[in-house]
Amino acid sequence: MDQAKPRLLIHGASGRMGRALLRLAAERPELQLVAAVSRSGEPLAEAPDGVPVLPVARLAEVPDFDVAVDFSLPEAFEPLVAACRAKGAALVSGTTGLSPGQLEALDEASELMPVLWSANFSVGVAVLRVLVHQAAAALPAWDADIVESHHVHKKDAPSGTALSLGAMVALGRGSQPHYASLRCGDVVGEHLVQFAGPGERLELVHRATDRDIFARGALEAAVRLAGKGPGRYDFGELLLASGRT
Ligand SMILES: NC(=O)C1=CN([C@@H]2O[C@H](COP(=O)(O)OP(=O)(O)OC[C@H]3O[C@@H](n4cnc5c(N)ncnc54)[C@H](OP(=O)(O)O)[C@@H]3O)[C@@H](O)[C@H]2O)C=CC1
Ligand SMILES: O=C(O)C1=N[C@H](C(=O)O)C[C@H](O)C1
Repeated sequence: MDQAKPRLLIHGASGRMGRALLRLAAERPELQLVAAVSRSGEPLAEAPDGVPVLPVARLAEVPDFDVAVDFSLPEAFEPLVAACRAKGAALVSGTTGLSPGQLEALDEASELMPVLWSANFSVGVAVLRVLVHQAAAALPAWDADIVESHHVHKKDAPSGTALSLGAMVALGRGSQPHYASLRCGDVVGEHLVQFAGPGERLELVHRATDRDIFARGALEAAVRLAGKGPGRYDFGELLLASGRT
């Protein structure tokens, strides 16, 4: 094993995102994939030879790792944070639908380890958040609505991205938008933020057409987060600060 490279754990490996991560981790020679975890631990065709796939019940037995990339479900949250703490590892998580208590627990964990949670790991949404903040500040009296569409398998609503865009609206104008959620077909993820005033409407839209963008964004975050000190890190700041996307 090459100990100079941050050792990567993929958590939620059997899911839509987990399988994309397993496939795309090979694009990041800066990282060394050492293990994958899913609920069942059943073998995965996407896992490279020699990389064990463990069931979550055996999470305590995973080999040492430096950074975990997690796309799973809220019920998997506590054991994963505990495992990262035990290993002294960084956590990159894109799991949505976390409870307010679980989000607070991320703050607490970040006193001991680097933590980056983001509802959306696409470059476009990182920029959209900035634009929504600006538009909301400029249009405080207009109606604000967020419409999100996702595939039928998605469990949480509104989406994490919709809620994070809503937080930008609230930051810009002091009031929350209204939300609408559609679950249809195999839509990867679409978010429309609409400001409506008398006689006109401003629409800001992001459409994801390939979930590989989220996997690549999370792996980029893992590369940038590994080796940093404890703290809460923001995907947009980490990504856009360098001016390189
Ligand atoms: N932030 C972002 O950019 C994005 C976030 N997401 C979010 O990522 C999450 C995963 O999405 P997706 O891949 O589509 O979901 P899937 O349902 O396809 O995958 C979920 C994964 O979590 C595992 N899992 C479920 N329950 C547990 C548990 N109790 N303990 C351990 N592992 C568990 C599943 O294992 P098993 O198969 O064995 O049940 C599976 O590997 C969602 O919250 C989604 O909203 C998705 C895309 C982008
Ligand atoms: O579950 C998904 O698929 C997605 N979830 C994230 C969310 O809840 O915002 C991000 C993306 O839209 C895909």
